[in-house]
Amino acid sequence: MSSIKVVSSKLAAEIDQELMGPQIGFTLQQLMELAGFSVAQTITHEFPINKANPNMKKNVFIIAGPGNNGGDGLVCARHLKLFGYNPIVYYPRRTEKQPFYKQLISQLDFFKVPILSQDDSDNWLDYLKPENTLCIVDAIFGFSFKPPMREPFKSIVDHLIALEDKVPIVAVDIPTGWDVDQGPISETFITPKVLVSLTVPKPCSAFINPKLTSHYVGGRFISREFANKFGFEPFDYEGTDQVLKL
Ligand SMILES: NC(=O)C1=CN([C@@H]2O[C@H](COP(=O)(O)OP(=O)(O)OC[C@H]3O[C@@H](n4cnc5c(N)ncnc54)[C@H](OP(=O)(O)O)[C@@H]3O)[C@@H](O)[C@H]2O)[C@@H](O)CC1
Ligand SMILES: [K+]
Repeated sequence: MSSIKVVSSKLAAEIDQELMGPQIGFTLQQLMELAGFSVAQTITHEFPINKANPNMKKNVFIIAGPGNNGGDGLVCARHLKLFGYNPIVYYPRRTEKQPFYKQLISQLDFFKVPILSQDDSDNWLDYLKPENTLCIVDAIFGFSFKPPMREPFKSIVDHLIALEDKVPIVAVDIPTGWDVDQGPISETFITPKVLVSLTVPKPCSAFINPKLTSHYVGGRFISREFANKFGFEPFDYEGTDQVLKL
């Protein structure tokens, strides 16, 4: 794992600031769209739809947290639907921080993607039966998580930990509960089967066990010059792919 380029959380924050700063001018929506698309594409690589098997499981259960990691999950759900999966979103704490989150929800409604809310806190697990679920997308917390984990997320993550051996979890950017620099140091954390690091892996990715977790990088939105300025080489994406398995 040591050969994989990583950047510290501080540098990652500087990269984001500059990408969305006045000179480059990306918007958060643009980056989130590419991030969510990358996660959906990773799922097509790891869990491809087998058209020859009409009985294959196609449910993907996406848990979206209150911040931008959750937003990546909402975008991912829309693309999964377009790719032929049956996404189901659990979004227990909706945010008003960014007006475009409402639009992401409207788009999911438009594509008839079911969205469970806080009102489903007693029955959400009914939609996450291992016999029907191909994988879970952990879009709960990313690089701004600060332990200890508060409710309702603590209980949700405890349930996911109990399911880890039965349904593979795909973690968006940072496995939920991990410290961005120090990895799984808190008492409640997910061990994913797949990690999709966005833009560039953060130091916590050095703590994944490659025998248990496949590691992808996605969020293909930087140039070689920009990567070099921050001390790393860009990733060698194939063709039009938005993700690269490391
Ligand atoms: N280039 C980019 O920037 C891009 C970044 N992207 C994505 O954004 C992610 C980072 O997003 P982010 O900064 O919004 O934070 P995130 O990790 O989702 O969580 C913040 C929320 O969690 C909450 N919360 C925190 N600790 C908690 C606790 N212990 N228990 C309970 N709640 C807790 C906190 O609540 P608060 O403390 O504010 O009340 C807040 O609501 C990043 O990993 C990547 O996936 C992409 O979209 C594309 C472009
Ligand atoms: K996550």
